[in-house]
Amino acid sequence: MTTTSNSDIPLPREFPHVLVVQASAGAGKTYSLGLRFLQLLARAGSPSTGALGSILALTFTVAAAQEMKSRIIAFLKDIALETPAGSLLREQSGLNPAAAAAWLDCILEHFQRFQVKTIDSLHFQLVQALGKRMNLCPELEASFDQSAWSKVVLEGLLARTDWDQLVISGSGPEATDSLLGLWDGIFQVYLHQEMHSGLRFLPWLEKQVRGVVSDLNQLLTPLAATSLDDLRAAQSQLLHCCREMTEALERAGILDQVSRFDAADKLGNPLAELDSAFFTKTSATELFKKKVHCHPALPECWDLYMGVCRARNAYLLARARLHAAPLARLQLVVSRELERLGQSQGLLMGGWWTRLIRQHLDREELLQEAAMILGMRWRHLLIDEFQDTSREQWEVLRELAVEALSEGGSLFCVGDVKQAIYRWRGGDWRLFFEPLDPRVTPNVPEGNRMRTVLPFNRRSCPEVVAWNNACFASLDKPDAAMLLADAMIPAKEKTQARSHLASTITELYAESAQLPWKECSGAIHVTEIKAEDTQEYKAKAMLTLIAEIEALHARGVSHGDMAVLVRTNTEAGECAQNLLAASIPTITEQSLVISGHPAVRGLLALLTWLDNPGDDAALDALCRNPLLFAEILDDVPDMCTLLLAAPVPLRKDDPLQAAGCVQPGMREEAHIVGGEDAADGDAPRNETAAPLYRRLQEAHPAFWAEHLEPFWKHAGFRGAYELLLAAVAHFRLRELPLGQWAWVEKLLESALNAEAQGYTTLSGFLEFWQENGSFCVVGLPEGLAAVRVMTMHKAKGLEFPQVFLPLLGYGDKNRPAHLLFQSEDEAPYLAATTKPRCAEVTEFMDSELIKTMAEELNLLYVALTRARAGLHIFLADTETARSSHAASWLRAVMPG
Ligand SMILES: Nc1ncnc2c1ncn2[C@@H]1O[C@H](COP(=O)(O)OP(=O)(O)OP(=O)(O)O)[C@@H](O)[C@H]1O
Repeated sequence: MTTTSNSDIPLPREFPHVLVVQASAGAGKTYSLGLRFLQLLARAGSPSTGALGSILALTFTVAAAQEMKSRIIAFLKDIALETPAGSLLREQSGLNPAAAAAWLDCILEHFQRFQVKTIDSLHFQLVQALGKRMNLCPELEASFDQSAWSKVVLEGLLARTDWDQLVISGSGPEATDSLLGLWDGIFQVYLHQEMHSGLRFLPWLEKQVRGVVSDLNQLLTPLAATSLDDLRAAQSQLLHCCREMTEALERAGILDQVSRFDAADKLGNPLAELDSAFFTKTSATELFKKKVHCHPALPECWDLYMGVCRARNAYLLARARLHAAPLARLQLVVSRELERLGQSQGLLMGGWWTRLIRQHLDREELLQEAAMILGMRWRHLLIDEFQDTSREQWEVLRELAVEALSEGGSLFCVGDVKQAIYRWRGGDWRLFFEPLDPRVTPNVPEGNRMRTVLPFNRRSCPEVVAWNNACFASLDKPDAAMLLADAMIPAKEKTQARSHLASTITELYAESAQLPWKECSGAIHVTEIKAEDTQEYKAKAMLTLIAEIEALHARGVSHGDMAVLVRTNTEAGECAQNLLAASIPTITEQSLVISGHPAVRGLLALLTWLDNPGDDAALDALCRNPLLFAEILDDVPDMCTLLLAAPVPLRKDDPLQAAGCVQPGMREEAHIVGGEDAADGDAPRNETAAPLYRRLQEAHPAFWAEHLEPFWKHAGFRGAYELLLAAVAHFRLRELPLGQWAWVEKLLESALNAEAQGYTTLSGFLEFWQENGSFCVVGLPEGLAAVRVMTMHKAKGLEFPQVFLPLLGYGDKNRPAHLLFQSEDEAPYLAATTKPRCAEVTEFMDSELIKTMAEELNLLYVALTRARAGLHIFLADTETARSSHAASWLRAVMPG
């Protein structure tokens, strides 16, 4: 393998070859992937669909794939139009303007051969091609919505449960084999785990299904079974060992010579004393009183003690496995259910396709067959964000890569192990250098396996680069890494976990120093905030954030050039609310969900009311909508007064009904006033009152006639799209500023989509919206001058002139309730993490802690490297801060 350091990516001349580009943030990895695509086009010579389709570029998210496609097209345009950026690209790629224009035509004409996609969509496509071989329904449908999946799976299982067998619950083998027995066991686990947090069984169960499903993606072999008999055997072994030791101590006359403990008591009833420190001694001198340290029976007694400890550990492990046994059964049942849904209905859960391919990978030439069915001959694989690829995904990609390399192709992977932050999705940074291993890519000559480091930071000003270098570049030294590990895992007893974390950090942060490329000026601002507790800190941090944003804006920095990065979506929502309350234009991920936009809310209220005129709440929301009635706010009837007014009885000769205005498909619902809760007298009043629209119509006929009647009259005849178009015209929504119009346009597009899918009536559309509305989002409008508030995860790959990090109080996450153990020589199994824990569970939890902390550090690195010019960091003063949190980790590494 050769290692080089390059400011630009050369195209190795010899094929086949493997090139791994590793570089720190902002070094131009994504840029180089686009450039590499162009270099391969240039090498192919004149444009052809075959050459275009032989390049497969893979990214991690849909947004990144779209961004990559546009970037490649923009590169080609730049070269074709001979712009200044184009002449550099021409030099770097070897494509001349005429060739670039010809490739552009080829791509636009044969867009389906332009293979830039997510790893998931590639795997889905492969499964589609192999569907018949895998016994899947021909029409496949994919969904990533994990909570929707857990509901579908649960509903299917609950519907098939034979509840009539309730009487046998918990008794006999039928009970354990049946679904009823499964629920019984699961409920026991629930009671055991959630005793203190109240009865919220269904949400808990859904969470378990999501948990077992994510475990399932890693598992190809079924989990090992465990039973009460295993626990009984472990229990009798423990009691036996305790008895043996008691007898030996009695024989030697030293039963009362164990320091600080009544040995007879501990050994007599070990099951009641499982968490006693008596079982955690590390030497005979620690276990026994000084005066018997030279007793001849001590070695034998110590051996017996060790036996007791081993038996206790085995008992604790058996118990942990038994506690998780119903979840293991759930896993099996869920996996069968997912298989059934794929075969009978073609429903595939996000990521499940990777497992399906892996299950069939041992079949000869499976992937070649899939590629042939798809009409593809991939020869060059380009993988972005390689550090976040999961081992399962890599197993499939590796097969494709080996095939491409054996045909004289290439494999090009770019990434940064310091930015590995998707472990929860299976991402495993340790496979980053695997493509360079001769065992993995055997058909590549040694000299053609290359690793390149990009030394320059092309994103940030020299001050930001220098500050991040000062924080992170020395972490490849064991001492500096250890200091940080001390801050990250302060618990005294976790010595081993701390030193493992330190060595992981040294591996991750090797070669992280960067050279500045840009000549601009930037600054780092660190603000200390004193507060008694976290609540006070948050309040003060928000005030400081507002003040700093306002000051920056006053100095001429656009709001659109500022980003606030936080750890969670909830924090993003809170931050955005505070900024909006201070009249700072702000945009969050959530504000891109169109159902939250005031104009969309108003239009949906209109449709809801038209569909069901008795829906007073919808009419109320419509008439109070500040955007729809922006110009006549003072003339809008006071809905409060109307709602509180005495009910007007519904007339039989309701003129609207008489005029035939209640159309088929519209639901006229009478209002029942009183009902069973009526206070007066014995019988409920059951008086029927007119709905709100009737009162509005009678009290404000002019408003009714102008703003509501035009829709009302046509509601029964028109679908949602037509009604929305009429409303857009009536309320002059086209006059909304460009940034705001995007939301309305998206709603119109949704209504058209719904009609195309057969939801042609108004009620049909509302039903469609109920299911899909929360996923309907607009893209970030270009040039919108608003502060972006987003999570650090979402900020990955992005850059902003000014970045604020106001809430660095987050720390280690909650412990999982169960763990999946996998090893080469044993069948995998689940174990609960409740205390007291056996050594296996403790070790596993420590290794998880190390991985979690390393990933949290990476997330902080991602956040600190997004700024082009200004980085604004808020830190709680040391006394108020929790012992281990992002701010304290930063303090351990930052300069000064
Ligand atoms: N060779 C280059 N010539 C000109 N500009 C470049 C070059 N490489 C990168 N850039 C610019 O530098 C910035 C950072 O590049 P890019 O996003 O590709 O970095 P990255 O390594 O993928 O960053 P991160 O790991 O943080 O996502 C972008 O604005 C990009 O356009």
